[in-house]
Amino acid sequence: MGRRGRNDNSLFQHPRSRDQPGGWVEIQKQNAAFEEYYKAQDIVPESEWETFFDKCKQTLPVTFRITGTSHHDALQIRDTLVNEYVPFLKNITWEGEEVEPPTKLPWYPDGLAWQIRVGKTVIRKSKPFARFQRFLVVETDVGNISRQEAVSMIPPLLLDVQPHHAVIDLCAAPGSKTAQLIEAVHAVADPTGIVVANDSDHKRSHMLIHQVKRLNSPNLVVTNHDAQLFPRIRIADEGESYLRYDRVLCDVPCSGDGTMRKNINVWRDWSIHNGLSLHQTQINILNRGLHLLKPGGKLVYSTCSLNPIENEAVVAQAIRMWRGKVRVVDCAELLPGLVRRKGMTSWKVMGKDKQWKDATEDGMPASCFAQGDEVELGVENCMRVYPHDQDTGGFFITLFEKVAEAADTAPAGPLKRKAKADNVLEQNGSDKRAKAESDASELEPIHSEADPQPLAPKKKERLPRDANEEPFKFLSADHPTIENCWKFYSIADDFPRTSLLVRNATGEPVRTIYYVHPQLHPVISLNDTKVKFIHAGIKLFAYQKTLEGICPWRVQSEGMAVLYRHIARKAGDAVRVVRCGLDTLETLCHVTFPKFNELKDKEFLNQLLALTEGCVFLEVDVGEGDKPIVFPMWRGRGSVNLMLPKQDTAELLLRVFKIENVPGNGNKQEHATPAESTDAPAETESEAPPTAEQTETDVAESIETA
Ligand SMILES: C[S@@+](CC[C@H](N)C(=O)[O-])C[C@H]1O[C@@H](n2cnc3c(N)ncnc32)[C@H](O)[C@@H]1O
Repeated sequence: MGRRGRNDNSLFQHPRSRDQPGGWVEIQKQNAAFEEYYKAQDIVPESEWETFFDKCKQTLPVTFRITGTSHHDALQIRDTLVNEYVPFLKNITWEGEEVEPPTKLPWYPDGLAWQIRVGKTVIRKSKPFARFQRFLVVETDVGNISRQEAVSMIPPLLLDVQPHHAVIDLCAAPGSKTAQLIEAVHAVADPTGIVVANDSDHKRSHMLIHQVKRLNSPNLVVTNHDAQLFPRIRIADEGESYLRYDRVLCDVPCSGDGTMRKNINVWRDWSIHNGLSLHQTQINILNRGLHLLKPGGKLVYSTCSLNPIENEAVVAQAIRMWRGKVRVVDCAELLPGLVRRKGMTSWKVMGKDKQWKDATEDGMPASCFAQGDEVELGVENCMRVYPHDQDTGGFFITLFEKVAEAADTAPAGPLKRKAKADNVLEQNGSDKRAKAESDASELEPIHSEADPQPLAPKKKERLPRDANEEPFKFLSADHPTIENCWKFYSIADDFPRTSLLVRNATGEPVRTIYYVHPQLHPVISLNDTKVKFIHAGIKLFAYQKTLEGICPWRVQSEGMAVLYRHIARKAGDAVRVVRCGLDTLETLCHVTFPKFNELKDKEFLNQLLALTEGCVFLEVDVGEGDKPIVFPMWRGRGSVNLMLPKQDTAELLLRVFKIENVPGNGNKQEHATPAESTDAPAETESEAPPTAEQTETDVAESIETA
């Protein structure tokens, strides 16, 4: 019996949460067509078939990553896990059986990815596991831990993203790999790199935004295009200067049959049609990615499918199209500890009529077939990851390097309208959904006659901008509102004030002021009529009417780190920074709006009294040699309030003060909620909540597009 579309998520659920009723369906873990197809493909030696196939039917272990744009913080969470939880999870037996403690994924850098194989009953009934579950839930709630399939963590690692890189993730939703790319760019403070995350599905793009928002990256922009036609992005006012990327991720839509261990629907729904119908879209997306890539840049093509038609056949076709200009990198030395197989250099092709085909038969595109040049093309350097090798899902990854610029393939080069292809495979559902606002003729490169041509995705009508998507408008650096905020918060002149923007047609600050990294300024301002941007920037300030007369622009927690870096600390300035120790922080976590006369730390009180009402930056000393932790705080008329979401407060209490409470329920004594208090601004965000509910990252890598 399996529950449709749900996985065993018990380790990450609040202990009291209940499953929604309904939805039970019986799905048998067998599919004769799947078995026949993959046996005939020899994807594993005959002697391994039983082991492979048995593993495919077993439930996948839970895996998670310690996340965040601060590597330092991630290492601290890892150390908490390693020192305060894992030792208590060893040598536990349950009903006579030894329970396996969590283990590190050996190939993931810095011990930041983990795997757990443990049943629900143990978690509920064994105290150390119940305590461990609370830790996971609390850290997941604040985004410090993310559940993600082990194999899905591989592509971003192979890209080796650096903080100065321009990166594009062409099929990004719901964003588990985008999160890794953003984290890599933020390996240093204030990096100059940017991440463009794109998905053709509008709803899923909003899931992506929700998922990566917690990383608070001003270097991220989210777009909503068909990746096959991803538009060129102009980056200079004059001339033909377009953005080229150091790193490209093509984690393409696929049949997803490698996810059969968590998506049991694969067993019911698998058909040869799924992979065949995506083959051409996959070639087109990879081809577009290679166009967007800088010479010397790297691209990963990946799928969660085992099917050579979606994998090696696509890769081989791309190398033929780009012969001499791209190569497949041998990754044997990368990610030591990861068991992987070589790419296949021969395979069979089955038609939709379930008959094996031969290359001479009409109706099947030549690119589906192995053509005898696969070894020469380096297809063996592709990587296959199989479920029985290290207890994972199935996955396929190829790392490309662009070794030379093709004068005739540069996105900025001369363009011509392509001849109509006559043997177009039926395009998949996601393609039907795609919004191809961009001018396709602009995107198609001139190929030499000898180059095989990619089949053209059909040009669609230009769609009107989605009415719900407000435009991004930059504010002038000397706008009176900006002047006012800068003075009130003592922000230094080195802050890039030209990178502040609003999201409304008037271009006036009404509700929220956002900040994007200056590198994104031309990306947004020069392309807003051609590129459909749906997210950019982090919130710095939100307007609050009740604060007129003070400074009505409240600092937002996602903008804290950026603003804090630029606070002017000139002697004599009424800098809005106060400092306290861990004791006071603990009080502020427990009590909402403690009155001034309730504060024990008189030095802290004096600092508050020296300031006017409004937002302040609270620096907390955590120990000698360590940088203080900084929080936004409200200095009211007679009280203070730590402006933290309740999940963050619960996390602080658990991790820093070792106080275990019911996770997610908040821990503060409710003297008054911020909204009720007459002394402070409402805590509610001025922006609408995310339009799409958060979903698990692993669901997204499913066969949704099949
Ligand atoms: C395998 S999922 C990507 C998973 C994602 N990289 C992650 O790690 O969370 C494939 C994504 O491609 C999107 N997609 C499908 N067709 C597309 C197209 N033509 N252009 C861009 N995105 C597309 C789907 O909406 C889906 O979100």
